[in-house]
Amino acid sequence: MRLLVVGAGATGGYFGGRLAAAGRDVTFLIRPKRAAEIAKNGFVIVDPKGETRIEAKIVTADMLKGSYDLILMSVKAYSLAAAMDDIAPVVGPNTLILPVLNGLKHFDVLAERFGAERVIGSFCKINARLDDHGRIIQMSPLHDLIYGEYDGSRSARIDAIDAFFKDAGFDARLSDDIGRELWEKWVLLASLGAATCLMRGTIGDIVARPGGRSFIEALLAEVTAVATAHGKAPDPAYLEATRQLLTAQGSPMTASMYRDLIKGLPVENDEIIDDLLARAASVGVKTPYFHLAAIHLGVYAARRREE
Ligand SMILES: NC(=O)C1=CN([C@@H]2O[C@H](COP(=O)(O)OP(=O)(O)OC[C@H]3O[C@@H](n4cnc5c(N)ncnc54)[C@H](OP(=O)(O)O)[C@@H]3O)[C@@H](O)[C@H]2O)C=CC1
Ligand SMILES: CC(C)(CO)C(=O)C(=O)O
Repeated sequence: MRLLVVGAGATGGYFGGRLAAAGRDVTFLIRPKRAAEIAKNGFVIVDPKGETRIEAKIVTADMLKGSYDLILMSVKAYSLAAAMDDIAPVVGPNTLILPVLNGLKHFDVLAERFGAERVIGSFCKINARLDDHGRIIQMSPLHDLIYGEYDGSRSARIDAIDAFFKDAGFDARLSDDIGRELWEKWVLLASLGAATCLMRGTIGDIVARPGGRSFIEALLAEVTAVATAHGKAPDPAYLEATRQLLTAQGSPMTASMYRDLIKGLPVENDEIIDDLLARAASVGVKTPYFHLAAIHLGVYAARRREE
């Protein structure tokens, strides 16, 4: 299987880098600035145990040729339109696309452009970032990649993807209910993103304040109600584990959206929060705390664009 990873940032660089290190056929599509950074500093993953240098096959859009069996889409939502233009020439009749972006909106965007039949349900769980040298930093042991056919079937193509991802140095898992699991991930991410961005601190910072814990629990209740109204109620055990994760005393956990926010970078508020509000409104569920987060992040995004 030939894999094209679009973007060698925190997620694409991590999962694609591990696959390359495990001997899989991986090519990274990157842009000139990132190519220059990698040429200077190497392609490096730093995890809690140490540093791994990756021998990576790298191309820029003008060098793309042939077609790939699988494309791992790992750009931020606001880069998706341009990235789709870049990959279009190498999407062949049998190419599958597996995105790890947060939220759900990108599935419709990819399906509209390339056809729903080739977009695989998938998401990742990781706390990763690039440092000032462009090294990929895995900030916690979490490194999960989850994927599956929407109808839960064990097709030959999903088995081939599963075999390609398994035993490559991260936790790869085939889901038989990816639609529900995508909502579960959103339950976690939206609550974490709204809480840490609104309060500008870690989970530990928030729960240390009077009312902090109940604020997080209120967010969790709102997004759970939305998921449930869409027929994707989170599994009770998952929900309880998420509640514990998001209310753990002293936890340094933050959302990737918060890390972008405090650096003054663009944020995916449209996909992570605004889209949730739209889906809440469509089923008549009230989400006042998420509304607050939407205003807060909307003001940030608008000011950022103006400045
Ligand atoms: N970081 C994390 O811990 C997690 C992130 N996610 C989600 O994963 C998605 C990706 O996030 P993340 O990896 O953190 O983002 P990063 O910003 O770290 O990486 C995205 C990369 O995509 C590159 N890129 C953008 N457009 C193109 C293009 N047309 N061609 C080639 N490369 C391109 C960017 O390169 P350039 O330098 O050229 O701009 C950048 O290196 C997001 O939706 C995020 O919410 C999900 C779970 C955890
Ligand atoms: C919820 C979490 C931390 C797990 O991957 C995440 O997706 C993010 O920070 O963007």
